Amino acid sequence: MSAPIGPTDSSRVPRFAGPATFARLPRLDQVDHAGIAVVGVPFDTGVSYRPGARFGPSSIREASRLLRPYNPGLDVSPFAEVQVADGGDIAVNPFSIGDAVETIQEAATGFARAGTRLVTLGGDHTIALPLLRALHAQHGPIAMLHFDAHLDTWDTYFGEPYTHGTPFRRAVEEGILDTEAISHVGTRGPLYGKKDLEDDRRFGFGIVTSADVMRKGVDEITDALRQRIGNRPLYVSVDIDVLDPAHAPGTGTPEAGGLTSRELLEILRGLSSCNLVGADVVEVAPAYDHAQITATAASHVAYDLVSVLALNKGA
Ligand SMILES: N=C(N)NCCCC(=O)O
Ligand SMILES: [Zn+2]
Ligand SMILES: [Zn+2]
Repeated sequence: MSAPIGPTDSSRVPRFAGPATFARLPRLDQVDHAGIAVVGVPFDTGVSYRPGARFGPSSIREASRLLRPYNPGLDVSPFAEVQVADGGDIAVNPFSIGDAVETIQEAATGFARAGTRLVTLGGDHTIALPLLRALHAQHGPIAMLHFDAHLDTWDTYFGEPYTHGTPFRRAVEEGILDTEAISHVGTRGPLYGKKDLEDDRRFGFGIVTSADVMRKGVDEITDALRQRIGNRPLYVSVDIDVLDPAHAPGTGTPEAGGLTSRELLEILRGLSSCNLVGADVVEVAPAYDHAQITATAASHVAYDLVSVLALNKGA
């Protein structure tokens, strides 16, 4: 098999020239087959507060122009290991959440059947449910690490079951997740009541709060998470609001007291031996961003997730 087509060489074509694909990678239609695709889902009809995550994918792609091909944090050149391509955006209906959820599931199922693993750029957190459904059909129950200020295991908003605050309650109800190995990381902030935590525990989630990360440190936290996951198929969902608003102001439901981007990236790198089967980076809303702070963080998160997938060729 021929070597993967890599990103446009920034020493020949300035990185600020031309249309933005993720990390200046080829588009999916420019390669025979991609083992990994970065795909956008410009959908934000599921939000409960500030809208704008529909512009997340394009803002992350813009910020990703500066990424370079070698990842020293993981000692890997991800784009040389596997063909990685930008799969463009899934064209979702902004006026119907149900229709959008179906479209996302169909598109993700198509990628799974083609043997292409996804790092999905949201979009609001609603999109995690159809992405998980598609992976469940392929792998059975999935272990999950959910990086987020919020639990996202609430029941409904205004009677609506598919929203950005409810995807993981639906996923547990549908039997999609391996409830022996699911955990929130970076949780913090006010809740509606103590019952939120009781419900969440009943569903099987472990919680590593943002204060836990500060007190115990990244290595101890990551060891414990790795042990819980073992070699189960793992999905990683990163809501960018897991970061402190100082590190990610451009998001719809910011909460004070979050992780630093350094902590988040180090925890993700600590998952390099795990059997990662898919990941998302959601809730980037560039209208509230400044100087691409959030989009830059999200582009690095996506890059490290692609790197972990590239290291785990055994999928
Ligand atoms: N998934 C995110 N970002 N936020 C959920 C917030 C739900 C609420 O309005 O209480
Ligand atoms: Zn959140
Ligand atoms: Zn969320």
